[in-house]
Amino acid sequence: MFLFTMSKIWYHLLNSHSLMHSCYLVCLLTSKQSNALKRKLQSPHGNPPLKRKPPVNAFKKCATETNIREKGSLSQKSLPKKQLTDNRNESQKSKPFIKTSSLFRNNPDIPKIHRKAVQQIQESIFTADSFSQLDLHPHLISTITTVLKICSMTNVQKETIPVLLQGKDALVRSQTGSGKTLAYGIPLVQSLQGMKTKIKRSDGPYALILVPTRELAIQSFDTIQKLLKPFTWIVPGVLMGGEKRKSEKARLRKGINILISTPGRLVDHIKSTECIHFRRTQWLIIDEADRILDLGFEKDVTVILNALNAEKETRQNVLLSATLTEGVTRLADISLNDPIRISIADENQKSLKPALQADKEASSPSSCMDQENFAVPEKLKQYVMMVPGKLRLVTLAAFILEKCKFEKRHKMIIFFSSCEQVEFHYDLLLNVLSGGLESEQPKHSSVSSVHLEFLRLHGNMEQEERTEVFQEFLKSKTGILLCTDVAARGLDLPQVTWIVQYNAPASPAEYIHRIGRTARIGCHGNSLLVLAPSEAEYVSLLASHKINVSEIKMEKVLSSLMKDDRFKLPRPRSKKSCGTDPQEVRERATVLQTKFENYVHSSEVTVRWAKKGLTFSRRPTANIALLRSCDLNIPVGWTLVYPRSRRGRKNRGNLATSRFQHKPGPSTHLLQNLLERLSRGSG
Ligand SMILES: Nc1ncnc2c1ncn2[C@@H]1O[C@H](COP(=O)(O)OP(=O)(O)OP(=O)(O)O)[C@@H](O)[C@H]1O
Repeated sequence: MFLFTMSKIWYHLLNSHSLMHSCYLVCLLTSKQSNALKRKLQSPHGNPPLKRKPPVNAFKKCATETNIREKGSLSQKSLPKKQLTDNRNESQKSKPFIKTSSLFRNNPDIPKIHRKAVQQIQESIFTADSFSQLDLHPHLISTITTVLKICSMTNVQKETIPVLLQGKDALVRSQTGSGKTLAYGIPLVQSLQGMKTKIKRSDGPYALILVPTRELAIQSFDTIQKLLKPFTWIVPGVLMGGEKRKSEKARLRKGINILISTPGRLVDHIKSTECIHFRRTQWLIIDEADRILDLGFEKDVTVILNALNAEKETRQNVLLSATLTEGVTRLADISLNDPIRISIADENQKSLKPALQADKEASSPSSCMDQENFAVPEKLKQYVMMVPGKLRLVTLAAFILEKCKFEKRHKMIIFFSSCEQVEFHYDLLLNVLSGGLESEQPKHSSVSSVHLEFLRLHGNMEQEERTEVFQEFLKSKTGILLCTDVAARGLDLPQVTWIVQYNAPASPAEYIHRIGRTARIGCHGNSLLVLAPSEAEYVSLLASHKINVSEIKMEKVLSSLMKDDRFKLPRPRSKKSCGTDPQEVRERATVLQTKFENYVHSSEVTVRWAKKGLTFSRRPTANIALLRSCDLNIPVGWTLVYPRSRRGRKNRGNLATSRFQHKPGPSTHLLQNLLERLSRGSG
């Protein structure tokens, strides 16, 4: 009964057409057969090892484990002997029950995309002006040219640096990858190095830079550190979650003059570290300001502002993002003082506006112009692909193979909507696609021996591993990074050529940030958004924000499988495979799907991972995207659940998601029920 049920789950889970039903199936299982099933699923490992720490190059090791796993003895080296035998028996018994989903039957029709042709907003990035035109310290200029190897200013730098050098507050918006870090970093360093009384380390923070994620904190620290090369007496430092508080306290005690931090960790220190103070803090910079609100950090930002104000009232404040959404206006109100608003896309308008004028505009509908129409990098090609639920996995795999194996030289980031999804897909793709099956390759295979390198990054990983992965992907020229939105903001990962969004993002602003990880600073790049047929409306939603996407046909992507003979169905000799015969493409897709299913069924651990990765998780943000991927005729913007911060606080600041309209559809009662449970955190 258990085995039969498991194969049923698989069938349902992969059939996103009925993903909602599968979730109910899972719920049903957990309630009706909970005891028996729970006992069976209880692994000695506990939960899927999200917080494990394999070497970064784990793919190599894992790839070789594939053969072992396929024989039914998955990573059980550490299991007690009896358990090991039991598990092997389980997996052997389960094989006859595995049914490959009929991938190409009963799928919803793929609707024609009704796309309004829109004129995308584009910003020119570079100016012909050099940094030497600014009144900067000569050592700072030479650092910019020799260490950073930068000659001319970008538009946002040209507009922002003089404003900040005058000591004014600013609200800065310019497209992703346009050089905002230096736009605030250069004037900050210029002003601190030129202070009448030379800064001493023990003075404590003169500047505070708040960023939403740990990786961005590390990256911003790195840039500031480079700028400070000639000014060694100014000490930068990072505080972020995941690091040891004790060592951070020690560094604070020694003194940090430019403090880069994630909001949560800074609040921890404000509450518990005696030596932290802001007596001399003259700068507050909030990078990715809208994201900081999205993550529910608004309360933290208030605590930080109060702490700053309590010790020193006057300060220069800067808010920056590629998408300054409505919520930021509120943050600007409480943190900025008579700010200059700099919006680079506003070429037809005056780009520098006095705050008074900007405020007036903010209350008029036309203010939405620069708030809601987002600039897209000029050399970025954006694509969308409609894929019925059952075919999503094989199509994603075919796309990865095409780009990273057959075309080679691609560096790809794939966004998923939850940590569990990242873990599950990482394990699955690594084991099924990444060389694990090389032994099955026919001798004269058309497949090259290119090895696929998978990495993953999400918030449930240990900080040490997160940093290692980030650094490895940063330096590599190729590879595939599977991640959550933890990598969507601000990260400057060179040479990324493809961004894939396997789940639609929670808002158009998030779409912009995700695709902004490629085509940076004038480079070329591509992005692919994978949608379910029921999500076709998402294309119009993007168009309403002046974002154009072209369609890639799923069939074309699947035909890449013809290049990989590992997925060839054994045929009678007379019948040769010919070109892109649709029937053979389908067969190969089914073979690949079967390999995925076999892998998942190879042990109870993998089954459990699959359940975790494919069913609703407790994270409302993940659930939003999963709900969208169900084929339930849910209008796209059906996002009434407020994301919660990691500490479980309700995020009232996320206007981006609450703005969507709720239009009840046929399955509204089911969804309502689920959403209510999710928003109560009982997911
Ligand atoms: N003037 C310049 N000339 C050439 N390259 C530059 C210049 N200024 C910055 N860069 C480079 O451009 C890249 C992107 O810069 P940065 O990360 O600051 O962009 P951003 O606007 O903050 O992007 P996002 O909105 O995604 O955070 C970095 O690699 C940076 O070194």
